[in-house]
Amino acid sequence: MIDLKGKQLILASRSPRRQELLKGLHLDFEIRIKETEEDFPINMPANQVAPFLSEKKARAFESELKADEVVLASDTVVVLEGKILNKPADSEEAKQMLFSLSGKVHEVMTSITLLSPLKCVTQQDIAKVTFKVLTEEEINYYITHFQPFDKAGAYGIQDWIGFIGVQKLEGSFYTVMGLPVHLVYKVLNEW
Ligand SMILES: Cc1cn([C@H]2C[C@H](O)[C@@H](COP(=O)(O)OP(=O)(O)OP(=O)(O)O)O2)c(=O)[nH]c1=O
Repeated sequence: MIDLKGKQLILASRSPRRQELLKGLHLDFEIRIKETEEDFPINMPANQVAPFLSEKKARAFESELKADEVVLASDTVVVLEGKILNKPADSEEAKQMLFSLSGKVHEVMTSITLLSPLKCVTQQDIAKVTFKVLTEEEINYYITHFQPFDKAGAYGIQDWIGFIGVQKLEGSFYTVMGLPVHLVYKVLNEW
């Protein structure tokens, strides 16, 4: 249970997964979307990118937030051997990404930012995912039947490829899916 003490929570995300996951916290919130350019300094260390972008997404609301409003924004990056895998532009790139993740361990970093007119808190959670060796047939089947294009690293742990491919998960499933709900709960309770 979270007592928002009269504050209005705004989820700044068009991601249906984030909207579903936040509902799981049993809170009232509204969704407000603002276009934010998801670019970051070229030589920024990989583990600073999600916090940078979640804060950028939240700060886009800064000038219009009312005193009783708190905005929640989030960002997820997939990091393989120190390199960031973004959302794939097309099937070819999705295929390359899934081949590169196959049989390896990668990290999923999801950051949340909670911002009100008086306060800004950003926190990141990191999960480690081990994928089995994926066959070309499995990768093609996934890309054909599912929509990997709106997902960092070209996969959804909650989709078919996650069911068959994830051998080991160290950390929160929800962090991989796009919202570390345990962190949202913690930060809001400390608010
Ligand atoms: C790794 C992984 C990512 N994803 C998704 C979560 C995020 O929606 C997306 C990463 O892109 P983000 O840029 O973090 O978020 P977004 O553009 O989808 O949504 P918004 O900025 O409006 O909040 O990848 C999954 O759904 N499952 C997974 O297993």
